[in-house]
Amino acid sequence: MSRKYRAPTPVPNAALESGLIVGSHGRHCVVESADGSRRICHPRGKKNQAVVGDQVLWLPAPPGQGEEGSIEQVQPRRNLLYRQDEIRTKSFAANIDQVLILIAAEPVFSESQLARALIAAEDAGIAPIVALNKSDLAQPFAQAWERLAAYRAIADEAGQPHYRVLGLNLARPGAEQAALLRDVLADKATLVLGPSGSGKSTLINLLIPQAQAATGEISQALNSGRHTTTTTTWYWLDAARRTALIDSPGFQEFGLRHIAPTALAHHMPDIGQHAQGCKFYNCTHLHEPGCAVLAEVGHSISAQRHRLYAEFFQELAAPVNY
Ligand SMILES: Nc1nc2c(ncn2[C@@H]2O[C@H](COP(=O)(O)OP(=O)(O)OP(=O)(O)O)[C@@H](O)[C@H]2O)c(=O)[nH]1
Ligand SMILES: [Zn+2]
Repeated sequence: MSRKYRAPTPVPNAALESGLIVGSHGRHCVVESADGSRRICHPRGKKNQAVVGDQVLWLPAPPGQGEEGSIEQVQPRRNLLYRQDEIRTKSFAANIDQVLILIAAEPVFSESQLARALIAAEDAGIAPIVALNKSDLAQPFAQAWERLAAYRAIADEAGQPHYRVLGLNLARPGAEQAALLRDVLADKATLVLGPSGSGKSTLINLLIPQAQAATGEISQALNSGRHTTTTTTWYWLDAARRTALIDSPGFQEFGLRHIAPTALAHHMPDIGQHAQGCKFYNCTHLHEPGCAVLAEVGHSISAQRHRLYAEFFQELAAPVNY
């Protein structure tokens, strides 16, 4: 049974308050005020669909109508991220500074999934960090690290690595690793993304031991009587509320469908770097004569990376079947 709820009738001239969306359960949101207090708010109308990370203007319920508020306006976003399943693409987080893509030595990660996450982050203008967990599993870790060679090698014009790639051992995090994680995450809002088994829960529990308790109460209130358990949560890591981790359980893949196929090369820097040299300005880098990208395949562009490019290009160019 789903909760039927209507936003409370606005009180004339009531003062709008600003807040941050720190939890989202379907259309119902948890809004945090500057003083740290939290309450459930409901969007007024379809237009005000807020996602975690949104800055909003909200109205408290009129006297006698309970504690829950209404979201009146979503402030302009710096960026918006989409998640995707077979049926649809849906926005789920906004105003994120970076994405931590957590993969592991075991289970063996999908390079396609990794490449997609990097493209989506690039498209949204969000810095991605790739973290390979389970460095204690020496042999599989070495193999997985090798599979990341193409990603570690991508550099900008100044020779700086384009992607930050880290090795982690979240099961036994030493002092050095704790310092590294603190440094990577400090003063930023980081969305954690990773396939099942990579160590996402281990990471969240390590960094936010109180995670369960902090969100339990409001989450319970929101989820009572609801089928959906997909909830995105914004956790503060520090008392000053400057460093945040965003967890979206079950989130394994970004949506790419909103990206134009012609923008793809631009979002795969090892490929895009060469696109300027193509004979045709609208080269797809798939089969054209005089293609500077194809000329590099097997040299500075790995054959596997070009295969992924071709696969994504076809996918994005295909008509969408609903
Ligand atoms: N060997 C080793 N195992 C680890 C490490 N980090 C996590 N694990 C284990 O890997 C398994 C999966 O970790 P989780 O944190 O549950 O992974 P998850 O990504 O949350 O997976 P789901 O719950 O399926 O989404 C658990 O058995 C962890 O104890 C590590 O650094 N080394
Ligand atoms: Zn080309």
